[in-house]
This record gives sequence, structure tokens and C-alpha cells, in this order.
Amino acid sequence: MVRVGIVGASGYTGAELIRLFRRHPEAKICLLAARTHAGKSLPEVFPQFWGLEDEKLIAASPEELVREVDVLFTALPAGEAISYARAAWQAGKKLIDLGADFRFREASIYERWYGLSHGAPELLREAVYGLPELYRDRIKTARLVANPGCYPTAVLLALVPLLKAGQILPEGIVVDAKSGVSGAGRQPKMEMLYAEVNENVQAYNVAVHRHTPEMEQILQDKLGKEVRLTFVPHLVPQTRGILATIYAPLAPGVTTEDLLATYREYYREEPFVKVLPAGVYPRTKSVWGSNLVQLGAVADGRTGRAVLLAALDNLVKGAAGQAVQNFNLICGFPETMGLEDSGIYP
Ligand SMILES: NC(=O)C1=CN([C@@H]2O[C@H](COP(=O)(O)OP(=O)(O)OC[C@H]3O[C@@H](n4cnc5c(N)ncnc54)[C@H](OP(=O)(O)O)[C@@H]3O)[C@@H](O)[C@H]2O)C=CC1
Ligand SMILES: CC(=O)N[C@@H](CCC(=O)OP(=O)(O)O)C(=O)O
Repeated sequence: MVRVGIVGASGYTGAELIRLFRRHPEAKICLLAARTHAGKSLPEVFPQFWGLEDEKLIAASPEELVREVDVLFTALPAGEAISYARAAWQAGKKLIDLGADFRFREASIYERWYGLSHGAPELLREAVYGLPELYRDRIKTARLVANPGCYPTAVLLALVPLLKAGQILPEGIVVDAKSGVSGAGRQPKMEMLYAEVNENVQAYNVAVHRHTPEMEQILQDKLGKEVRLTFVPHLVPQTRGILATIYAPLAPGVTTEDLLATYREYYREEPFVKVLPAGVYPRTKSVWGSNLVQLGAVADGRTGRAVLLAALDNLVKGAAGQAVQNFNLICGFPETMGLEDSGIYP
């Protein structure tokens, strides 16, 4: 059994890690750590876990925590994972961070977009971007994995194969994405109150969202040239789910069937990426609770634009499920272990 620990166990992605690891046959949760909720039992923090009153959330130093585990997961606000990563690195333990602290190759980009100075820039070159469909081989030998952001997971899986194939063009891509409220985490915020969110759809951080440089960095890495995206996220009144609708210039003569054929070939052996048939579009409800991504595409020859669609559950493929997928890779387990569910519907 691999001993795992979760720091940030009182947050939404922490709860999702607990849910997934409780049924993982090769992992044992050895510690759950929190900050303000430390000292409480797990069901006091999350009512779905009544029956597990003996599981307690603790607080301890990074060094003490890494001693107890083989793999540590950090599900913390930006900036807070760095001390844990340093402690894990020095102790020879593995760490998977669900936040943004190790996603950028250059500390200056992180510092500009997140407004924080990076406490361990030397670890950035050790970190591997944890998007298995794009970086599987590197993840397998990583000791520090930077789990991607929820929006970037959806957008990169939709864009990379078609840009590489030259079926869409890199200039003038627009990403219009919607997220459910759990994407904002469990810490109370006025703009996330029911009365603010219910029956309301609105954009936020238009063209300045911090996932923009993350997506651009990976596109540059995969294509060998700079790609700029206009990214407009929206908050929608549902609990889970991301739907990204992407508008991209279409290469001349490319049809819907061409786009879908490229997706099907690129993701032929991917257990978690489902390419839908022509005329069928991804739905957040169809991936709820699962580690799946649904992809769809339409070539609008009339306007010379491709419309690409990707749906995922922000807490699963967008966070904790992808972290378990990465865990399976770094531990040498089958990648789907503990993630076999196709989701809950309706
Ligand atoms: N929610 C989502 O869909 C996604 C989130 N992420 C990223 O994952 C990370 C966790 O997100 P999420 O679970 O939503 O966040 P939550 O706000 O739900 O939970 C945050 C957790 O961090 C703990 N915490 C807060 N501040 C500190 C601190 N200063 N020091 C130590 N612990 C602290 C909290 O403990 P306590 O409650 O005890 O104070 C809580 O356990 C973030 O970086 C987020 O951006 C990534 C992809 C998707
Ligand atoms: C709805 C909502 O607020 N979503 C969050 C998702 C952020 C996230 O997951 O960001 P990092 O992992 O990069 O910190 C947001 O837009 O900020």
C-alpha cells in the first residue's frame, strides 16, 4: 500500500481526493491536514463522511507531515504548497500539488499573474506539468507534479491535437468557458453566496484570468511557437462542471469530420477522453463525478471558424481525479485505478 497524505483536506478538492482514495485499492490515506478545521473529525467538516468519526484533521509542520507518507497531496491556496514541496523534496518523497505553485517554468510569470513571490524557484525546473494525455512519460518519473488548472485541462485537450495537425490556426483563438461554483473553493466569499450566484450568469476576469499564461505556456511547449488566447471565464449557477467553447480560425477545406478524426486518432488509447460523434455536443452533466472529458467539434466553413467544445468535472478531471491519475502514473499502477466510474446521471 502506498501511504498518502492530503493537506487542505477541508477544501472541496481535498474532499474529492478523500472520496477517490477511499476506494483506491493500492493507496491508504495516512493523514488529513487542515488549517482552521484542524482538530475536527472528518464528518464534522464534511457530512458525507458520517461513520468515519475516528478520522481527524490535524495540523503539523511540513517536515512532520512528509515523514508519515510516501506521496503528499497539497490542495491549498496559491503560495501555500511551496513549504510542503520543499520538505517533500528534501525528504525524497513525492508531492502532487493541485494548485498553481509549480505549474510555471519561470517564477516571474507566476509572480506577475498570482501577485506572490515564489519561495522555491529552484523547484520549478523539477516539476512536471501533470496533464497525462500530453506529458505521460515525464510524469512517470516525476517527484513533483503540478496538477493543471481546471480550465486549462479542458482547453488544452481541445486545442493541442488540432493545432498540431494544422487544422486550426493559432492566431485569434477565443476561449469562452463556464464553470460551476465549486471551482471557487469552499472558503466563504460574498460573490459566491446563493443570492448572488443563483439565476445569474456572468463573466469574470475577462482577458486577465491567471489560467491564460498557463495555457499559453503549454501551447508554446507543444507547438514550438507563441500562441496568444483571449480567455473569458464565466460563473454559472451549478455546483460542478466546466464547459469550454473555443472559437478558432479553420484551415481551408477542413471539415467537421476531419476535426473529429484528428481527435479520435490522438486520443485513440486515452481512457478518459471521449470524442463525441458529429452533431453531439459535450454536457457537463454527462461527466459529473467522473474523470472523463467529452470533446466535440464543428467546422463552420461558412465563417471559416472551428467551434470546439470540452466538458469536464472541475473537481475530478479538473483537479482531484487528474491528481489520482498522476498518482497512478508515478506509482506505476494502471492509470485508471480507482477512477473507473463513468459518472452519475442525471
Ligand atoms: N475547486 C476547483 O475546482 C479547483 C481547485 N484547484 C486548486 O486547488 C487548490 C485547492 O482548491 P479548493 O479545494 O477548491 O480550495 P478550498 O478553498 O475549498 O480549500 C482550501 C484548503 O486549504 C486550506 N488552507 C487555506 N488557507 C491555508 C493556509 N494559509 N495554510 C494552509 N492551509 C490553508 C483550507 O483549510 P481550512 O479550511 O482548515 O482553513 C482548506 O483545506 C487551489 O489552489 C485551487 O486553485 C485546481 C483545480 C480545480
Ligand atoms: C469558478 C472559479 O472561481 N474558478 C476558479 C478556478 C481556479 C483554479 O482552479 O485556479 P488555480 O488552480 O489556478 O488556483 C477561478 O476562476 O479562479
